[in-house]
Amino acid sequence: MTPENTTFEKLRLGVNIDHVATVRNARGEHYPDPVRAALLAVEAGADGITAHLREDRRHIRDADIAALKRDLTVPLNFEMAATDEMVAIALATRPHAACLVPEKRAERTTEGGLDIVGGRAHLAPRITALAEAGIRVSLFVEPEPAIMEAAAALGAPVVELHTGSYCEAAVAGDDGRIAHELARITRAAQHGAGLGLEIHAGHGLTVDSVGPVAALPQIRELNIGHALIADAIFVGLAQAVRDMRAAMDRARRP
Ligand SMILES: CC(=O)[C@@H](O)[C@H](O)COP(=O)(O)O
Ligand SMILES: NCC(=O)COP(=O)(O)O
Repeated sequence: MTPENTTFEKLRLGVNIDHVATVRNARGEHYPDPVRAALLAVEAGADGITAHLREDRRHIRDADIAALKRDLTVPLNFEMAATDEMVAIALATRPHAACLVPEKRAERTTEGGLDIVGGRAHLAPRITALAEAGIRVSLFVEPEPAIMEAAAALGAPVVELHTGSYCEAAVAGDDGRIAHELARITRAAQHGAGLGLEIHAGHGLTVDSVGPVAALPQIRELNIGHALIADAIFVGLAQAVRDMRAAMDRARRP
């Protein structure tokens, strides 16, 4: 497909506010408030808010999810492990979307995508329960065509491609690995979109690395958190969101 006949639909920015809660929890205080940060991010141009309620509650807590659901006027993307506890919270909260992610208690951050082939029997009933409640389900996965096939077979309408390996290569300045990882993301996005999946992406993206991913026309939403909260220390959260939005829009221009 040439740039002339490629459709560049609006690329949504979901701002992940987990690490506002990380700072709050570091002192056991009630500030900074993740909901206040979410509302500020929306004012600055976020199309949605993402929050990951980890099983160990290391950052976002149950009360944050309830408050976000109460106060937000944009979609809430609830990141969760595929456990009965988290499904029950999602069913009680009814966020716009639930993104199923793999979770290991000892990991520093989400290390890889869901094992949707080996985990099919575990995932299928949970996807069904969420979908029947009207919650749009996405699966956080490695960018591989075979995984797109498995996601489509599971009936999930959305996948979020894990961009962590690409971002690690970008930080290392390793051009060969950057090209390899971008090619993986591109192939997966094309294949997944061809199967009718809505394609999202995220993890580790920064204002410097977001461009080549934002440029992929199949990608409809990026979820970005850590780098935005880090940039906010220097330029403020509203400016960090505006800078990210601008970097995405520049890359999206055909
Ligand atoms: C699923 C994903 O990539 C991120 O939302 C990440 O898992 C957030 O979790 P941490 O903020 O704990 O790294
Ligand atoms: N799903 C990815 C996400 O929400 C944000 O990840 P990160 O930018 O905090 O690494």
